[in-house]
Amino acid sequence: MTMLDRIKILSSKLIISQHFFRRSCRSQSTRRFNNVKDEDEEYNKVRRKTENEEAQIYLLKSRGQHLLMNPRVLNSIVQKSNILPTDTVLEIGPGTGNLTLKLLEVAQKVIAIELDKRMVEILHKRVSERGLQDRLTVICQDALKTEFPRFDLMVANIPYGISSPLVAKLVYGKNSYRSGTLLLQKEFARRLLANPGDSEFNRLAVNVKLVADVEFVMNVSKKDFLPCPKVDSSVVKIYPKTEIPEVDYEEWCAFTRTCFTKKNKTLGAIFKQKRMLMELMKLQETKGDEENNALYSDYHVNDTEDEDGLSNEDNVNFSPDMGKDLNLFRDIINDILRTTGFEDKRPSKLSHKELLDLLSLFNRARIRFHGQVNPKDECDAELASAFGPL
Ligand SMILES: C[S@@+](CC[C@H](N)C(=O)[O-])C[C@H]1O[C@@H](n2cnc3c(N)ncnc32)[C@H](O)[C@@H]1O
Repeated sequence: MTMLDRIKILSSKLIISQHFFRRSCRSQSTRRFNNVKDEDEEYNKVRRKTENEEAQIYLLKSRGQHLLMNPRVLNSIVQKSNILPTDTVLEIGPGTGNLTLKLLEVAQKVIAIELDKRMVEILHKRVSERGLQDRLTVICQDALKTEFPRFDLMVANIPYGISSPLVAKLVYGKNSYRSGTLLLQKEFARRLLANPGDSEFNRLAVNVKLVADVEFVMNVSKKDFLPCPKVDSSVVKIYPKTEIPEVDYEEWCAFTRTCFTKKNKTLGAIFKQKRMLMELMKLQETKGDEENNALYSDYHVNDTEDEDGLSNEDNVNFSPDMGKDLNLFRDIINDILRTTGFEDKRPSKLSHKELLDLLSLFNRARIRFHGQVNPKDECDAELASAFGPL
């Protein structure tokens, strides 16, 4: 064995032992933080050092408090966000400020919305120590219940529990914005990135991509967070579309909710489900305008027709009169689907254009879709709630 070979073997042993040393350190710290049950009140106790102080705080799983620790990842997020020196950046959930401090290095102003007062205290302290306090505004509130201020970019490592409504609030909100760079749970990011025809194409993607483009930026390992979460993450970038179709967003979300209840079934089968048809029919009645009276007049149906055409998966009971109306309603919908070639198509394979065409065909037959918006929700959260659980 030559001297060179010996050196090679020795150095590879060194690398392996370093690797195991690091892994064992990591798994010790991970064990320290994962060794608790998932209950909200249980917490992980984290001692984290800032430059001048040792802050001791309890990180709450219920608030998604997983701090991003890896400076390389933090720098990449900032760099990929393409922040201009004149930009106001909106950060959701700044936590103790790991990302905020990096954002303040490049942006003119950072507005951070953080729910947890303890985090806000630490954040203020760290930012003041660097003399950057004049460029930071902190809003200590729930980001879903707060009206967003004007901003150019959103950059955030968000609590994963509010991903859906937050993305909805960004893309359907009143604010115009240049882009949103968000660190999300990897699974969620994949669903957001899915396209028609992909097995993962879903209501989240169809709703977001009506008004925005979504781009994959990078994956982030769970080991880069403290405490280490159970899932990996991905960064995505969201851009508002320059041309947005003219559609009532609330109706669009309600329509896609109906179509994507069983996204791999054909539309013919979806619009045969008795419960769904009944709810949709009731919705037309409660609208109670003259338009809806015309709904039935354009169509002639056989009153004696039975219910065989309906799939009664939910075992719904209804009176003979309701049954008659329901048959009529189903026939109108079936006619639309059959004559336009949509009957055998599956929602998960339809483009936005096709879905918009189908909605306008329904609307032309005076069939409208509307979400049930919780009146308790703030005005801004209406669209978020119209998205429903995604
Ligand atoms: C995943 S941590 C991110 C912390 C920090 N940005 C980082 O990268 O280290 C999420 C933060 O969002 C905060 N948070 C949770 N729910 C929130 C809400 N509804 N509105 C605003 N902030 C929230 C948590 O308190 C926590 O500080």
